[in-house]
Amino acid sequence: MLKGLTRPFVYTRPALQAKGKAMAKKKEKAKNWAATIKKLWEYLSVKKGGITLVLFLVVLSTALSLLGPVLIGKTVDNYIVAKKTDGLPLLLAGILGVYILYSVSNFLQGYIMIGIAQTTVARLRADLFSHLHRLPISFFDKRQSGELMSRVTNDIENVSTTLNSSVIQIFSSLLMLVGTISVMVWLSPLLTAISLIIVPLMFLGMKWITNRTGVLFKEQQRNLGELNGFIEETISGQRIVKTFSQEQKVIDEFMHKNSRLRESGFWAQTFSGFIPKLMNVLNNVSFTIIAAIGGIFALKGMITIGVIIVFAEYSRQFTRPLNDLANQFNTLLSAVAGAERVFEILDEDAESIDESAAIELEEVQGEVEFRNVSFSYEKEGSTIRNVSFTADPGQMVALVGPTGAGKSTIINLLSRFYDPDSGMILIDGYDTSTVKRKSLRSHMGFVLQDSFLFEGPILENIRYGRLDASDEEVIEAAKAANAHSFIEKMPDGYRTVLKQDGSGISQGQKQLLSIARAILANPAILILDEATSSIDTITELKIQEALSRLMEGRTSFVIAHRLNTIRNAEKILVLKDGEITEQGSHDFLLRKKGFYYELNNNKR
Ligand SMILES: Nc1ncnc2c1ncn2[C@@H]1O[C@H](COP(=O)(O)OP(=O)(O)OP(=O)(O)O)[C@@H](O)[C@H]1O
Repeated sequence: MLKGLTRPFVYTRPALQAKGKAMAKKKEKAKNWAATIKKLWEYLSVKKGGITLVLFLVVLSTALSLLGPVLIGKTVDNYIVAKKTDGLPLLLAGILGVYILYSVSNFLQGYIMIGIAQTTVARLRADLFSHLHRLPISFFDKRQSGELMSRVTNDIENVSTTLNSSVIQIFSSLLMLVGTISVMVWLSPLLTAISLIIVPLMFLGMKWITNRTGVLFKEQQRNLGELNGFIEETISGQRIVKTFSQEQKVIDEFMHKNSRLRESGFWAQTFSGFIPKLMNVLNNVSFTIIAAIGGIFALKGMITIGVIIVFAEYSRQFTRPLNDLANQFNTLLSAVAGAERVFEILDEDAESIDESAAIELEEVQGEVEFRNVSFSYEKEGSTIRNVSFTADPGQMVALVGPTGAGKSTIINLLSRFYDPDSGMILIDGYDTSTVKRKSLRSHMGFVLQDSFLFEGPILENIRYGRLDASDEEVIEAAKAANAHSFIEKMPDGYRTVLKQDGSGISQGQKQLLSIARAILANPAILILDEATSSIDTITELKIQEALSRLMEGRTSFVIAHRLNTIRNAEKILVLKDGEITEQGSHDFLLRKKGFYYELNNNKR
């Protein structure tokens, strides 16, 4: 079957497994932090003004939240302890103002940052999507579609979440930490040292918990990935499940995976739930120490009551950024890893740009020549060797040979999905390497086994062949393709909306629609990948008739799986291990009693 020409985003079994694995690997670390962050910054830097404003607001709100407790301390020392009320209302109004300004600046920084994050992520997503469509077929041949899907969705989502909130939180937590400690040291270095005794305890406790939760979360993630992959696989493989009456087995397997996920989820969530509780306990311990030792210091006249209040307030503020930093750091790690995977695709070379001197092919007669063409997918070895043949305009050329002989490869080269390592491919005498790819492909039509039908009306599915075709032209094409009668019988005729994958219609009907599409496109050169799946005789006759009509006057390359359908081919190219071993008409090759004769005897 023609590889590389089929849909890139089909969920196949291995693709789904890869998707599951990709999901499970979400917490992977980035290989090159600095380079990835630099690239992310290039995206963000478009919004430099907004980012500067956000940074200013973060600094402002941090300063305000440090100022609040200091003002409360002053109120206690200067007014409550001193039993004075002069100027107290003004100070209280000031404290209120500080907290209001703090809230406004907090809200604004979140609001602006979300705007920046969403615009940046939308640009990244758009760049990734359009770049994917500029990548050569070789890129898709080497990768699982599930894994690529995961990059466009999961990884981008990770980056989005982090930019939305984590970046601000990390920055503000760091500022908060430095700010709190500085003010504490300024007020009382001794009490600061005592207050910080609790920090190593916090670190040890957190480390103990995160070590365990890290493992548990990984397991939960892996189990979730496996379960998701399994669900998608069994839903898309419903037909197979039912055909082999495997419903119960599938349900049992699901139950098993589901209970594994429940178990790992339970322990991961329980352990991670310990973090805030531990913090709370340590906070209260810290509060008590400050109150007790602070009280002793105050009695000795070393500090004021106001300072104790500031310290008590700070001790609450102090653990929050520590906690936030630990949490956000994990998110940041996974987002940078996600961004790295996105940039890996963006760094892939797009399908090489046509030389500026490349020409447009206006009219094509359909003469095709392969002149000593050799090619290999990998650096070593050779997939096809020294292939030479000619096809005259309007001729039907059949490619036959055992699986892996190189039939699809010849088509891949003809349509310039790959370029030959040596030799030359000519169309109407023009070396195809000097022709613009788009122009070249516009003269080619494909009718493949796995014809791609998208979710939408039949009319538009056929019009995909030539977007400017009128409704009448589409109907004419459908008639020529023997598709009209079945379309008319559909509930809404040409307006019937096909389900994704064309799952509501038969294999044969799909073929007829793709023939209609090719007729509408009216290419000079046709590529037909003959269907191997069994289709009922009446539909097969309809297909054969439609194909003969389609091939009339066009140079056609037919990848033949059943030799009886290519008896009429003007030229049969017999491929074996990447070489053309024989070529000629059916009768000529039979008389020759060579490899084709053997194939014919075996396959009939
Ligand atoms: N994208 C690819 N990357 C690496 N090797 C490939 C790729 N596509 C095909 N091959 C290899 O190249 C050889 C020729 O493959 P090709 O698909 O052209 O054979 P084929 O004659 O069309 O086979 P089939 O009838 O099974 O479709 C095979 O050995 C195959 O494994």
